[in-house]
Amino acid sequence: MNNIPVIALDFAGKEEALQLLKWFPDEKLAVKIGMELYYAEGPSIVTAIKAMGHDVFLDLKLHDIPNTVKKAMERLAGLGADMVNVHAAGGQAMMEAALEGLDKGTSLGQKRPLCIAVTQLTSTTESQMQKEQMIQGSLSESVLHYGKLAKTAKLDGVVCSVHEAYDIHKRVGMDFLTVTPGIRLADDEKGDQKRIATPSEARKQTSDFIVVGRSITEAADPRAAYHTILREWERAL
Ligand SMILES: O=C(O)c1cc(=O)[nH]c(=O)n1[C@@H]1O[C@H](COP(=O)(O)O)[C@@H](O)[C@H]1O
Repeated sequence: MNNIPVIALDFAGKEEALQLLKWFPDEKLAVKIGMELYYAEGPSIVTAIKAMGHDVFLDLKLHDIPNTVKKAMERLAGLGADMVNVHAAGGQAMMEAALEGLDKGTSLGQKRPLCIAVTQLTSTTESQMQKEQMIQGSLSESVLHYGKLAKTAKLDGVVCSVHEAYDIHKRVGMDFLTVTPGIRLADDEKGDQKRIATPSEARKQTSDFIVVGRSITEAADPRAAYHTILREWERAL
């Protein structure tokens, strides 16, 4: 995966996803296939987009008992995705089982997909977390705790907001990946996201990958929006 904006293909079907990709006839992209598109189209959507030459982050956020996650990852490993994810709240044993499944399902000569853990969703606020999840500390402490747990389980990184990325790198490891959604340009609608940041802030906070959905997919000119974000990212340092 390259650390260019990962485009979240949050679409109802293959047709719509391909329409979006038509804006980028000569560019190799990193795209995210999430629940909506995967549930509509099944595994073939991953192989189809990989065959077009793009990198794929398969975002299904697995969260179940270790045995179920292990078996599911064994199936997903063969699809050729470059990155997959789980919820850290599933626990250390579940994350270890995810890796075990991925190792088992990755054929000889193929690269195991990177496996990262969602910490606290970027749509969650600190007060919501404290009230609804009954976590007493701060949101950044919870994200750091999940980051350390994911590191202990030998995962490759976490999904967090830009606001926690630097702390994770400093305290868990500079080579531990931080994948940050909740990216908005200054004038963009926030929508359901709560912990947002601009591409430039993301770069300054040492985020490894930014994930961008609606700011690109709902733009009148998605290619122009993509390049505005890429430019802001590149000029941030
Ligand atoms: O795992 C994710 O990708 C994810 C985790 C998270 O905490 N927040 C989050 O927004 N995402 C995903 O990132 C994308 C963000 O989309 P936009 O808000 O449209 O940019 C969506 O596809 C979400 O499913």
